[in-house]
Amino acid sequence: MPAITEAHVTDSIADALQYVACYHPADFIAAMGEAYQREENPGARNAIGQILANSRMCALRHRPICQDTGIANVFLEIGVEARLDWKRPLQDIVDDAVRRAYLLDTNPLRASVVRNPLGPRENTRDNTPAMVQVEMVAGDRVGITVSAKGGGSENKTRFAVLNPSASVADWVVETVETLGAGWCPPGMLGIGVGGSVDKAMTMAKLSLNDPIDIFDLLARGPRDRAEELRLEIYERVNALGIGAQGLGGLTTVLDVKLRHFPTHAASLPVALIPNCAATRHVHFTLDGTGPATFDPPDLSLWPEDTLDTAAGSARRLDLDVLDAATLASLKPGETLLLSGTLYTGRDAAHKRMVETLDRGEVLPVDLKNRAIYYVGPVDPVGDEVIGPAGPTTSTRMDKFTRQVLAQTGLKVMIGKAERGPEAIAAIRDHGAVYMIAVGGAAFLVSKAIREAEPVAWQDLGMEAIYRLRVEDMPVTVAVDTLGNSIHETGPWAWRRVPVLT
Ligand SMILES: O=C(O)C[C@H](O)C(=O)O
Repeated sequence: MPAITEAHVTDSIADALQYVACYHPADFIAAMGEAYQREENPGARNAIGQILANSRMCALRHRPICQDTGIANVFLEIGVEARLDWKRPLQDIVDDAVRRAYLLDTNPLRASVVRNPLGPRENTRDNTPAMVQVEMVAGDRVGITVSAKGGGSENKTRFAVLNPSASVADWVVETVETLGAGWCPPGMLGIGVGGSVDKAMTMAKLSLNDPIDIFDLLARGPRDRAEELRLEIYERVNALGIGAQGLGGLTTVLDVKLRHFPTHAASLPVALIPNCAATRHVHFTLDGTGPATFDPPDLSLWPEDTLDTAAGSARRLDLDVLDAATLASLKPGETLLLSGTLYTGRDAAHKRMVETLDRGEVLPVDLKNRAIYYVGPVDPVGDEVIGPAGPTTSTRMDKFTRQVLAQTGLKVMIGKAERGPEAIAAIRDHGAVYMIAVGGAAFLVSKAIREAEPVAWQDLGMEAIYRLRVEDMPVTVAVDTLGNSIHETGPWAWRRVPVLT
């Protein structure tokens, strides 16, 4: 048995990270295609159609599916009889791979990791460190699973230690209802039941790498309690009507994965981790003969023509002329094509904006009667003006919204997912409008961006403020000037009684 070298590990993980950034797994494409065919809410169907079209474009052009190219999660199953020719700490070996993958000049991925979560949160600029987990298993090989997990779905992780007599399904369904759409449904739910607190979380995370097989399970019926639970949760969560991007619809989850482990008699730990529309993972085995290789999937896997053909006739909005009457005429659920000037600004820029305003200073950009896009793009390559540039979760900006609207005169915000009551009240009070672009359609969205120029705070990396010029950027009105929200009305309209088998 030849030795497995550091280079085998580094080369394989670097290639795997590039691969998953651009290619959805085949089972995921098939499940999303099913959801597209089934969906009856036109808004949700349009969103799923954009996700599929984006996925196909990324496979064709070898560009990232989502601007959030994730944190690298690397799970190694090391055979106790494997010959390892490794001298350095495993973390260093894996981080070399991450650095190489994320800084690849022909397809750079977005560096999203910040160094000190308690401190100034400066970007490490190469997406290191990776999250590395090791299990020693039987055998003489090394199995490696690489996943790139986005922040929006990871943020919706929940954990509880339930009373042993409580219902896991009830807790999951009630919890998913509180998550909103920041995790970019439709996606998957990973659930870990039992073990210890940390074991439950690891099981939930690992289960997201299991293949989507809910339709097989539905067809053959459950064989054990875990499969019964998967089916119950799948039916009940989809019956909540949350739908794609929280717009209301038939499919919220494509599958529910569940792992379980013996636990303490006093405890019932349950971890819940959603995976977003940018589900990215791959598994490979090293046996000492060389690094793993990854073949691009066949393009026939993707359905064609999933973009709404009527979208071109949607109402057009000129972002350079945002007057009160036009804004007041926009209604939740309406689709728009935006053209004109947009400023970018997300978490770090908002924090800095309010700190600047609090000091009585002037912002480096004039937002009066302007629109802001909550985005942190990927760097461009070749003749691109910007890399994939989908929306980030707007809810995180809620705490800044009233002050920014009041002190800058900003009128339009574009992001993804619902706004909370505090932000909706501020939107109403200032006659502003909130719109959503499709989370998970980042490369598609970026094609509407014709110019991109950094204008402030470039030290924030992908969180810097850019001035964009967009042409026909597709969005949906989510909160109107009266404070009506599609994320409240949509899911209620599509809620139904679950059909349990
Ligand atoms: O960081 C981003 O660009 C998006 C983030 O993953 C989110 O979903 O909020």
